[in-house]
Amino acid sequence: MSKAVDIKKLLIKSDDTKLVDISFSIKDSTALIGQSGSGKSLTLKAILNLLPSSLSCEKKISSNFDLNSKTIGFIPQNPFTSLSPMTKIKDQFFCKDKRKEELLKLVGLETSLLNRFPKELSGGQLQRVVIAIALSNDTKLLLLDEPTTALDETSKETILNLIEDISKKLNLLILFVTHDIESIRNLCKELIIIKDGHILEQGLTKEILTKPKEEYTKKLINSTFKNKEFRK
Ligand SMILES: Nc1ncnc2c1ncn2[C@@H]1O[C@H](COP(=O)(O)OP(=O)(O)OP(=O)(O)O)[C@@H](O)[C@H]1O
Repeated sequence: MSKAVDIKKLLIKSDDTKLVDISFSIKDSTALIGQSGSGKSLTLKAILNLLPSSLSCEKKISSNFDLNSKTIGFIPQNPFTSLSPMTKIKDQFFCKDKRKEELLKLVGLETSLLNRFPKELSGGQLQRVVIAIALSNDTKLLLLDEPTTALDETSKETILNLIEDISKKLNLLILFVTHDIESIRNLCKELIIIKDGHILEQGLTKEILTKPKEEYTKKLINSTFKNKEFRK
């Protein structure tokens, strides 16, 4: 049976103000797209059980595999700040040496980089290391929070291709949060448009990109693809 996560209810409130009120499923690769303040990060934090205690949260999540800190991998926005600067790469993993080497090879890095400090790596290399660390355990669901924002155009493309490759190879479920529809065009099969904490539109990425129903979605697509060639 293929893996799936069903978020039947996710309600996040600050006092009486609803910040997020959504439900959706992750069956393969899903992108959650919205502008700043739409509720993307809070959604990820709720799945990771990392919401600040000042917020209240009601959630009903079911999955056909054990959902815990070992099966969820998280890739944050900025690889420059997500690793400890004074610690060698090899000491930032939570697994055995042989597994560290396997993981570095999986993300296309030389194993000799394990002996370096983060400042001795490029942004693209650092983000590969962060991905390798996120896969250290028995990862089944990968949560990505704008993982290419801090990277240049070339590294951005390399990282997106790598995520696509790895998710196929390891049969991972993907939830990719971004405001940039273009970055998930090839990577995510399904797309959810979120606005003010609510789902505005959802469906197959291909269909929404070619036939968006909502004005807001049209605007998001136009702003992303402006000046860029868009292939159907
Ligand atoms: N700790 C908090 N207390 C109160 N309100 C919060 C808190 N954290 C976030 N919010 C509010 O919740 C809403 C959603 O925030 P969230 O960080 O999820 O947005 P986002 O879509 O991830 O934005 P960005 O793309 O800028 O990261 C925003 O209106 C934000 O101001």
